[in-house]
Amino acid sequence: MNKISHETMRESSVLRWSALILVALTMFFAYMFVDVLSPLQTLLEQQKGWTPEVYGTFASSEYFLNVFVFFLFFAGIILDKMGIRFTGLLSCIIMLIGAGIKLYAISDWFGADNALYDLLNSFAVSFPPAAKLASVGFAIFGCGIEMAGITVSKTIVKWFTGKEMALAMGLEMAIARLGVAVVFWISPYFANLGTPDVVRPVAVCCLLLCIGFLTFFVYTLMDKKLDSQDSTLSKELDEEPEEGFKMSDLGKLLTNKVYIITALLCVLYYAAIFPFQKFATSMLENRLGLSTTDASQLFSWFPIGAMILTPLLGWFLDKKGKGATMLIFGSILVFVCHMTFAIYPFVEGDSNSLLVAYSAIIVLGVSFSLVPAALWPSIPHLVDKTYLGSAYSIVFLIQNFGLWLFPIIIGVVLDKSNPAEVLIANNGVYNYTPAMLVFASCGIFACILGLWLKAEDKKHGYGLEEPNVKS
Ligand SMILES: C[C@H](N)C(=O)N[C@@H](CCCCN)C(=O)O
Repeated sequence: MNKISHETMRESSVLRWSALILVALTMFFAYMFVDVLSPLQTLLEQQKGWTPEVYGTFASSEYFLNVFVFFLFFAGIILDKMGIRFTGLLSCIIMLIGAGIKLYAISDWFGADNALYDLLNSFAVSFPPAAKLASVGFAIFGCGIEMAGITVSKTIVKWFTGKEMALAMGLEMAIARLGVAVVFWISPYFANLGTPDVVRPVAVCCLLLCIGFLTFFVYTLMDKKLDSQDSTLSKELDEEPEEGFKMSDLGKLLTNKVYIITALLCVLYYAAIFPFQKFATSMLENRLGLSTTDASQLFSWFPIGAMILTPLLGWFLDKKGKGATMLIFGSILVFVCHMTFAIYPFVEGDSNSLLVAYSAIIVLGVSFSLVPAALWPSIPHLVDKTYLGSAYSIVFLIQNFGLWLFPIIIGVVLDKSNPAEVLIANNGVYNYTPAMLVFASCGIFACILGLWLKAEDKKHGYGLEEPNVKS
């Protein structure tokens, strides 16, 4: 009788973790690109005339096609039908196209006497043509990065199920957070290398995206080998091939109460994070009277904190569980941070004020470790793995709606709460309190959903509070 070998590449920890590092690097460079302009809001306003409202609309454009053209919905189906290699490479190409358009839009090559410029200048004139085209590019890029995000999640489940899955997801997110921290340092640096210019950092991040494409390409070679090992093993064990995704699975997802609660928690929680990230540098400049570089560096402790803690909390979840509890605590902490920035009487140049600001940013970093470390590994507990890609994509879709809406809301709140005459009276310093109260309210609602999720888990035993690693 033939001896059946149960060993595949995923049983080798070196290969498993190498696969993770390769896909995580793709996300590292992608996350750098997402936030390359975030520390430069003030420079964009001074150089390009992008008001907070224009900037907010531009920031939200990243999610526009995902939400309104349902791109993420199709991305999930493509992922479940076409697999990880095809979807991952496609997502990288889409990111590169979108990034290229955004770079062109803000460059000097795109200016008056260009037919496209004139066309974009012929309507909604308060929204500069460069911002319009940059938004188009960012929206295309957004399709790519979100598609890459669900692909990477499915990749991790593929290699780490029954192993260190939460740790792996935590590490992947930690590497992405490092990308954000790095860009909050290098973006103002490149922008101020010589005459201040927003184009330089964007060009650098476009080049880095190409490296991300290459690392994913190398990963596809490993993925192909693993698939062939898996199919040989299934034949040897005489297993039925897995059924693929069916349209009826969507109905199952959308009527799965606990999955929907998780998706709503996700949208509210992330609405208080990523949109805040777009305004944080400017908020710190205005609330504490800091320079762009100092504000940006202060804020970078948020992704750094999240980067350190997310893998540790992922490890904790693998070993001890308590996922639903982590979601609740994370939501409370996001509320605490945003309330601090909303109501604390910060004084320019005061060391106590700086201490409070640093503490609030660290608290936000802790929160942003607790929730992502627990949220993403909880999805495989709630749905069947044949439509896991779609399950991730629908959560992303709902979340993207919030990520699209909130920068616009915050931009409008900022403009309305700072009318021109008040702004002049305040020497151009923006009042951020109403905007921060909007962010804080998201934390409260997310916390309520976390409590509901925990109660449902207790009633039906989804295993959200259980460890992932089965000993
Ligand atoms: C914005 C994006 N849709 C998102 O939710 N990103 C998550 C990570 C999702 C899991 C990736 N494997 C984040 O916390 O950055």
